[in-house]
Amino acid sequence: MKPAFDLSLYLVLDPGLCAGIGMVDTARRAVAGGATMVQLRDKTGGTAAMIETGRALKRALAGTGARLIVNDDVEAAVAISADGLHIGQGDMAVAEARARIGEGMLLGLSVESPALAAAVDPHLVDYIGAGPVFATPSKPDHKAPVGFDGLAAQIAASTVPAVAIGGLKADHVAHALRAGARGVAVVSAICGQPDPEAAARVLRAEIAAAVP
Ligand SMILES: Cc1ncc(COP(=O)(O)OP(=O)(O)O)c(N)n1
Ligand SMILES: Cc1nc(C(=O)O)sc1CCOP(=O)(O)O
Ligand SMILES: [Mg+2]
Repeated sequence: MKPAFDLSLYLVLDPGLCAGIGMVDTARRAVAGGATMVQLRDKTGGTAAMIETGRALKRALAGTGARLIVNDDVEAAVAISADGLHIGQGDMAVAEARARIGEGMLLGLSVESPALAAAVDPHLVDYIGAGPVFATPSKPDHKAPVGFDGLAAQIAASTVPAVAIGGLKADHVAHALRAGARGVAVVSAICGQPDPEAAARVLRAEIAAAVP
């Protein structure tokens, strides 16, 4: 059975930005501060490294209720029995990803336009990463920023829950939720912050204030 999931505060890890205390400790502290999902995103190391870090993350998150998602690497996601896989439009076919991970894992898909959001198959995809809301140095190859109106249009076009991504900080949380997002996905608002737990708490407080 697929794990239940809560998109409200979704941490996307970056090995460079997390270099100070490392990805595992960053994730542990962010979850202590209220992060509900953690994505292992590492474009540098290859599958073996993803599996090693993924296993350490899985141990660190065990019993917390936070979900562990693997970015791009379906082999690593399956090897560590992650809670889910996140792919982009160019990574692999959605049907192939679903076939490889099976029915028991979550599948997230990036969308960058209302047309792509409308094309998402809710039988195959559990959530969308919608954006980018703003330009961000955390993903130099990001698509054109869409702002909050563009975010709302993407979300309105889709039938699956959405998490907003791209340049989001605590001040943006209320806008993103008002646009229809179930939560915010962030890299630099937590990774590389001197105190990732405190950074997550600030985001969490904005979510609590925005949710009626
Ligand atoms: C939650 C979330 N949303 C969007 C993305 C971006 O995925 P993708 O377009 O495949 O780009 P890369 O992350 O692989 O560079 C994401 N990772 N997570
Ligand atoms: C991983 C990722 N995906 C994006 C997309 O638009 O699909 S933007 C992004 C990076 C977000 O980093 P930050 O919170 O530091 O801006
Ligand atoms: Mg990808």
